[in-house]
Amino acid sequence: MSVVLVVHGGAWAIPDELAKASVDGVKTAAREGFSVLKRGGSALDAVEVAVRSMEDNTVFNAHGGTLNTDGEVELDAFIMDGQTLASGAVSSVKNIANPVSLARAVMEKTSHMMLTSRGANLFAESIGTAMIPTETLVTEYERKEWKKHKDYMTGVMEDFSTRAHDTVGAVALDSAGNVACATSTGGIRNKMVGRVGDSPIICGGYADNFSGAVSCTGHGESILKVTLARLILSKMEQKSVTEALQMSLQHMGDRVQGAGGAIVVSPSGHWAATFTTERMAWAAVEHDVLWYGLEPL
Ligand SMILES: NC(=O)C[C@H](N)C(=O)O
Repeated sequence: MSVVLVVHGGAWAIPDELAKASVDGVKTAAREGFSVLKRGGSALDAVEVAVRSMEDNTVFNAHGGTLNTDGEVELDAFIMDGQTLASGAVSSVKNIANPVSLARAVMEKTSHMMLTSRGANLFAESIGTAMIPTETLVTEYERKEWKKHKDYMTGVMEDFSTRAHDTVGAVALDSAGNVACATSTGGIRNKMVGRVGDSPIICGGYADNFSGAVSCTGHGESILKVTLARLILSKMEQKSVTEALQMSLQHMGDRVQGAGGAIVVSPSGHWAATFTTERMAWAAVEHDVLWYGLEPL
Protein backbone atom coordinates (compact mmCIF):
# COMPACT_ATOMS: atom_id res chain seq x y z
CA MET A 1 0.00 0.00 0.00
CA SER A 2 1.56 3.33 -0.99
CA VAL A 3 1.46 5.96 1.73
CA VAL A 4 0.50 9.57 1.01
CA LEU A 5 0.58 12.82 2.97
CA VAL A 6 -0.94 16.09 1.69
CA VAL A 7 -1.01 19.47 3.48
CA HIS A 8 -2.36 22.97 2.87
CA GLY A 9 -1.47 26.29 4.44
CA GLY A 10 -4.81 28.05 3.82
CA ALA A 11 -6.58 29.32 0.67
CA TRP A 12 -6.31 33.09 0.15
CA ALA A 13 -4.51 35.68 -1.96
CA ILE A 14 -1.01 34.97 -0.64
CA PRO A 15 1.14 38.02 -1.53
CA ASP A 16 4.39 37.51 -3.44
CA GLU A 17 6.50 38.40 -0.42
CA LEU A 18 5.02 35.47 1.52
CA ALA A 19 4.92 33.00 -1.37
CA LYS A 20 8.31 31.34 -0.89
CA ALA A 21 8.05 31.10 2.90
CA SER A 22 4.54 29.63 2.61
CA VAL A 23 5.68 26.98 0.15
CA ASP A 24 8.72 26.20 2.29
CA GLY A 25 6.42 25.84 5.31
CA VAL A 26 4.09 23.35 3.64
CA LYS A 27 7.06 21.42 2.23
CA THR A 28 8.53 21.05 5.72
CA ALA A 29 5.18 20.00 7.18
CA ALA A 30 4.63 17.45 4.40
CA ARG A 31 8.09 15.95 4.92
CA GLU A 32 7.60 15.77 8.70
CA GLY A 33 4.20 14.10 8.33
CA PHE A 34 5.47 11.74 5.67
CA SER A 35 8.40 10.60 7.83
CA VAL A 36 5.82 9.30 10.34
CA LEU A 37 4.14 7.26 7.59
CA LYS A 38 7.47 6.01 6.28
CA ARG A 39 8.36 4.63 9.69
CA GLY A 40 5.09 2.68 9.59
CA GLY A 41 3.25 5.24 11.75
CA SER A 42 -0.48 5.89 11.56
CA ALA A 43 -2.28 8.40 9.35
CA LEU A 44 -3.62 9.95 12.54
CA ASP A 45 -0.12 10.56 13.95
CA ALA A 46 1.04 11.86 10.57
CA VAL A 47 -1.69 14.50 10.20
CA GLU A 48 -1.18 15.66 13.78
CA VAL A 49 2.59 16.05 13.24
CA ALA A 50 2.07 17.89 9.94
CA VAL A 51 -0.51 20.31 11.37
CA ARG A 52 1.61 20.97 14.48
CA SER A 53 4.51 21.86 12.22
CA MET A 54 2.40 24.54 10.52
CA GLU A 55 0.83 25.72 13.80
CA ASP A 56 4.37 26.36 15.02
CA ASN A 57 5.49 28.12 11.83
CA THR A 58 5.09 31.89 11.98
CA VAL A 59 4.73 32.22 8.19
CA PHE A 60 1.21 30.88 8.51
CA ASN A 61 0.79 33.46 11.25
CA ALA A 62 -0.40 30.43 13.09
CA HIS A 63 -3.24 31.47 15.27
CA GLY A 64 -2.33 35.10 15.48
CA GLY A 65 -3.78 36.11 12.14
CA THR A 66 -7.38 36.33 13.06
CA LEU A 67 -8.36 38.52 15.96
CA ASN A 68 -12.05 38.60 16.79
CA THR A 69 -14.06 41.80 17.37
CA ASP A 70 -12.64 42.03 20.89
CA GLY A 71 -9.08 41.73 19.56
CA GLU A 72 -8.69 38.23 20.99
CA VAL A 73 -7.46 34.98 19.45
CA GLU A 74 -10.03 32.16 19.50
CA LEU A 75 -8.92 28.90 17.93
CA ASP A 76 -10.72 25.97 16.30
CA ALA A 77 -9.27 22.54 15.45
CA PHE A 78 -10.42 19.11 14.32
CA ILE A 79 -8.93 15.66 13.82
CA MET A 80 -10.60 12.50 12.49
CA ASP A 81 -9.65 8.85 12.25
CA GLY A 82 -10.99 7.19 9.09
CA GLN A 83 -10.72 3.71 10.55
CA THR A 84 -13.21 4.20 13.39
CA LEU A 85 -14.88 7.51 12.40
CA ALA A 86 -13.82 8.81 15.81
CA SER A 87 -13.12 12.53 15.82
CA GLY A 88 -12.22 15.26 18.28
CA ALA A 89 -12.56 19.02 18.09
CA VAL A 90 -12.08 22.20 20.05
CA SER A 91 -13.67 25.54 19.25
CA SER A 92 -13.11 29.07 20.55
CA VAL A 93 -10.22 27.87 22.71
CA LYS A 94 -7.65 30.39 23.91
CA ASN A 95 -3.99 30.53 24.90
CA ILE A 96 -3.02 27.18 23.38
CA ALA A 97 -0.14 26.71 20.94
CA ASN A 98 -1.29 23.43 19.35
CA PRO A 99 -5.08 23.11 19.29
CA VAL A 100 -4.86 20.07 16.98
CA SER A 101 -3.31 18.05 19.81
CA LEU A 102 -6.02 19.24 22.19
CA ALA A 103 -8.62 18.12 19.63
CA ARG A 104 -6.95 14.72 19.56
CA ALA A 105 -7.06 14.56 23.35
CA VAL A 106 -10.81 15.31 23.23
CA MET A 107 -11.16 12.34 20.86
CA GLU A 108 -9.04 9.98 22.91
CA LYS A 109 -9.59 11.04 26.53
CA THR A 110 -13.24 12.11 26.70
CA SER A 111 -16.58 10.63 25.68
CA HIS A 112 -17.30 13.71 23.59
CA MET A 113 -16.49 14.97 20.13
CA MET A 114 -16.13 18.71 20.74
CA LEU A 115 -15.33 20.96 23.66
CA THR A 116 -15.76 24.69 23.31
CA SER A 117 -14.46 27.89 24.85
CA ARG A 118 -14.07 27.77 28.65
CA GLY A 119 -14.75 24.02 28.73
CA ALA A 120 -12.01 23.39 26.18
CA ASN A 121 -9.58 25.47 28.21
CA LEU A 122 -10.53 23.75 31.46
CA PHE A 123 -9.94 20.39 29.79
CA ALA A 124 -6.60 21.59 28.44
CA GLU A 125 -5.53 22.58 31.94
CA SER A 126 -6.73 19.28 33.38
CA ILE A 127 -4.47 17.30 31.04
CA GLY A 128 -1.50 19.59 31.64
CA THR A 129 -1.49 21.52 28.34
CA ALA A 130 0.72 24.59 28.62
CA MET A 131 -1.17 27.90 28.55
CA ILE A 132 0.57 30.67 26.67
CA PRO A 133 -0.21 34.40 26.78
CA THR A 134 -2.41 35.60 23.89
CA GLU A 135 0.15 38.22 22.96
CA THR A 136 2.65 35.53 22.04
CA LEU A 137 0.20 34.33 19.38
CA VAL A 138 -0.40 37.76 17.84
CA THR A 139 1.99 39.53 15.52
CA GLU A 140 2.47 43.30 15.42
CA TYR A 141 1.36 43.19 11.78
CA GLU A 142 -1.95 41.54 12.66
CA ARG A 143 -2.64 43.98 15.49
CA LYS A 144 -2.24 46.85 12.99
CA GLU A 145 -4.36 45.17 10.30
CA TRP A 146 -7.06 44.45 12.86
CA LYS A 147 -7.20 48.12 13.84
CA LYS A 148 -7.39 49.09 10.16
CA HIS A 149 -10.22 46.71 9.17
CA LYS A 150 -12.58 46.63 12.10
CA ASP A 151 -15.20 44.89 10.05
CA TYR A 152 -15.76 41.18 9.42
CA MET A 153 -17.40 41.77 6.07
CA THR A 154 -14.34 43.61 4.79
CA GLY A 155 -12.25 40.47 5.21
CA VAL A 156 -14.85 38.26 3.59
CA MET A 157 -15.80 40.58 0.74
CA GLU A 158 -12.19 41.10 -0.19
CA ASP A 159 -12.41 37.47 -1.19
CA PHE A 160 -9.74 36.30 1.16
CA SER A 161 -7.35 38.89 -0.21
CA THR A 162 -6.22 40.32 3.11
CA ARG A 163 -4.13 38.63 5.70
CA ALA A 164 -7.14 37.41 7.59
CA HIS A 165 -6.48 33.72 7.45
CA ASP A 166 -4.26 31.21 9.07
CA THR A 167 -5.86 27.88 8.45
CA VAL A 168 -3.69 24.81 8.02
CA GLY A 169 -4.66 21.21 7.30
CA ALA A 170 -3.45 17.72 6.43
CA VAL A 171 -4.77 14.42 5.09
CA ALA A 172 -2.95 11.08 5.04
CA LEU A 173 -3.15 7.44 3.97
CA ASP A 174 -0.99 5.02 5.96
CA SER A 175 0.48 1.60 5.19
CA ALA A 176 -2.44 -0.16 6.91
CA GLY A 177 -4.88 1.56 4.54
CA ASN A 178 -6.21 3.97 7.15
CA VAL A 179 -6.93 7.61 6.31
CA ALA A 180 -7.09 10.63 8.62
CA CYS A 181 -7.54 14.39 8.42
CA ALA A 182 -6.76 17.37 10.65
CA THR A 183 -7.40 21.12 10.41
CA SER A 184 -6.46 24.02 12.68
CA THR A 185 -7.42 27.68 12.40
CA GLY A 186 -7.90 31.04 14.04
CA GLY A 187 -10.94 31.58 11.81
CA ILE A 188 -11.58 34.89 10.06
CA ARG A 189 -10.52 38.36 11.18
CA ASN A 190 -13.17 40.36 13.05
CA LYS A 191 -15.39 37.37 13.57
CA MET A 192 -17.84 37.82 16.42
CA VAL A 193 -16.70 36.61 19.82
CA GLY A 194 -17.69 32.94 19.96
CA ARG A 195 -18.06 32.54 16.20
CA VAL A 196 -17.29 28.98 15.13
CA GLY A 197 -16.41 28.25 11.51
CA ASP A 198 -16.33 25.05 9.52
CA SER A 199 -12.92 23.83 10.67
CA PRO A 200 -13.83 22.13 13.98
CA ILE A 201 -17.12 20.76 12.66
CA ILE A 202 -17.52 17.49 10.73
CA CYS A 203 -18.00 19.48 7.58
CA GLY A 204 -14.69 21.30 7.11
CA GLY A 205 -12.97 17.94 7.35
CA TYR A 206 -13.91 14.29 7.13
CA ALA A 207 -12.10 10.94 7.06
CA ASP A 208 -13.51 7.52 6.29
CA ASN A 209 -11.46 4.53 5.13
CA PHE A 210 -14.26 3.69 2.70
CA SER A 211 -14.30 7.05 0.93
CA GLY A 212 -11.14 9.08 1.72
CA ALA A 213 -10.01 12.09 3.75
CA VAL A 214 -10.52 15.83 3.19
CA SER A 215 -9.38 19.05 4.89
CA CYS A 216 -11.05 22.30 3.77
CA THR A 217 -10.11 25.97 3.96
CA GLY A 218 -11.93 29.13 2.92
CA HIS A 219 -15.06 31.01 3.92
CA GLY A 220 -16.36 28.89 6.79
CA GLU A 221 -20.01 29.88 6.56
CA SER A 222 -20.05 28.87 2.87
CA ILE A 223 -18.25 25.58 3.57
CA LEU A 224 -20.85 24.83 6.26
CA LYS A 225 -23.78 25.61 3.95
CA VAL A 226 -22.69 23.07 1.34
CA THR A 227 -21.10 20.59 3.83
CA LEU A 228 -18.04 20.72 1.63
CA ALA A 229 -15.95 17.80 2.91
CA ARG A 230 -18.80 15.31 2.54
CA LEU A 231 -19.81 16.81 -0.79
CA ILE A 232 -16.30 16.17 -2.14
CA LEU A 233 -16.25 12.60 -0.82
CA SER A 234 -19.67 11.81 -2.25
CA LYS A 235 -18.63 13.08 -5.68
CA MET A 236 -15.52 10.88 -5.49
CA GLU A 237 -17.77 7.82 -5.78
CA GLN A 238 -18.17 8.63 -9.47
CA LYS A 239 -15.44 11.14 -10.35
CA SER A 240 -11.68 11.41 -10.05
CA VAL A 241 -10.34 13.13 -6.92
CA THR A 242 -9.49 16.26 -8.91
CA GLU A 243 -12.88 16.43 -10.62
CA ALA A 244 -14.72 15.83 -7.35
CA LEU A 245 -12.80 18.68 -5.73
CA GLN A 246 -13.25 21.07 -8.64
CA MET A 247 -16.97 20.34 -8.99
CA SER A 248 -17.61 20.78 -5.27
CA LEU A 249 -15.75 24.11 -5.07
CA GLN A 250 -17.54 25.26 -8.21
CA HIS A 251 -20.87 24.37 -6.59
CA MET A 252 -19.94 26.35 -3.46
CA GLY A 253 -19.11 29.35 -5.63
CA ASP A 254 -22.29 29.11 -7.72
CA ARG A 255 -24.69 28.28 -4.92
CA VAL A 256 -23.50 30.48 -2.04
CA GLN A 257 -20.77 32.64 -3.63
CA GLY A 258 -18.10 31.21 -1.36
CA ALA A 259 -14.41 30.80 -2.14
CA GLY A 260 -12.05 28.25 -0.67
CA GLY A 261 -9.95 25.17 -1.22
CA ALA A 262 -9.36 21.62 -0.06
CA ILE A 263 -6.93 18.72 -0.10
CA VAL A 264 -8.05 15.13 -0.47
CA VAL A 265 -6.67 11.60 -0.51
CA SER A 266 -8.64 8.54 -1.61
CA PRO A 267 -8.38 5.06 -0.03
CA SER A 268 -6.34 3.96 -3.05
CA GLY A 269 -3.87 6.82 -2.66
CA HIS A 270 -5.08 9.27 -5.29
CA TRP A 271 -4.79 12.84 -4.04
CA ALA A 272 -5.49 16.42 -5.13
CA ALA A 273 -5.12 20.02 -3.92
CA THR A 274 -7.47 22.58 -5.50
CA PHE A 275 -8.95 25.98 -4.67
CA THR A 276 -10.98 28.90 -6.00
CA THR A 277 -9.07 31.66 -4.20
CA GLU A 278 -6.03 33.26 -5.81
CA ARG A 279 -3.56 30.97 -4.14
CA MET A 280 -3.17 28.15 -1.64
CA ALA A 281 0.17 26.77 -0.51
CA TRP A 282 0.08 22.98 -0.65
CA ALA A 283 2.54 20.09 -0.61
CA ALA A 284 2.29 16.32 -0.90
CA VAL A 285 4.62 13.37 -0.57
CA GLU A 286 3.95 10.11 -2.39
CA HIS A 287 6.52 7.39 -3.16
CA ASP A 288 9.12 9.60 -1.47
CA VAL A 289 8.54 12.28 -4.12
CA LEU A 290 7.65 15.78 -2.92
CA TRP A 291 5.08 17.79 -4.88
CA TYR A 292 4.22 21.37 -4.02
CA GLY A 293 2.88 24.63 -5.35
CA LEU A 294 0.68 27.69 -5.10
CA GLU A 295 -1.44 26.79 -8.15
CA PRO A 296 -4.29 24.24 -8.16
CA LEU A 297 -3.36 20.65 -9.01
N1 LIG B 1 -9.09 30.58 6.30
C1 LIG B 1 -9.94 29.68 6.63
O1 LIG B 1 -9.88 28.59 6.09
C2 LIG B 1 -10.98 30.06 7.65
C3 LIG B 1 -11.86 28.95 8.18
N2 LIG B 1 -12.39 28.09 7.15
C4 LIG B 1 -13.02 29.58 8.92
O2 LIG B 1 -13.94 30.04 8.31
O3 LIG B 1 -12.93 29.68 10.12
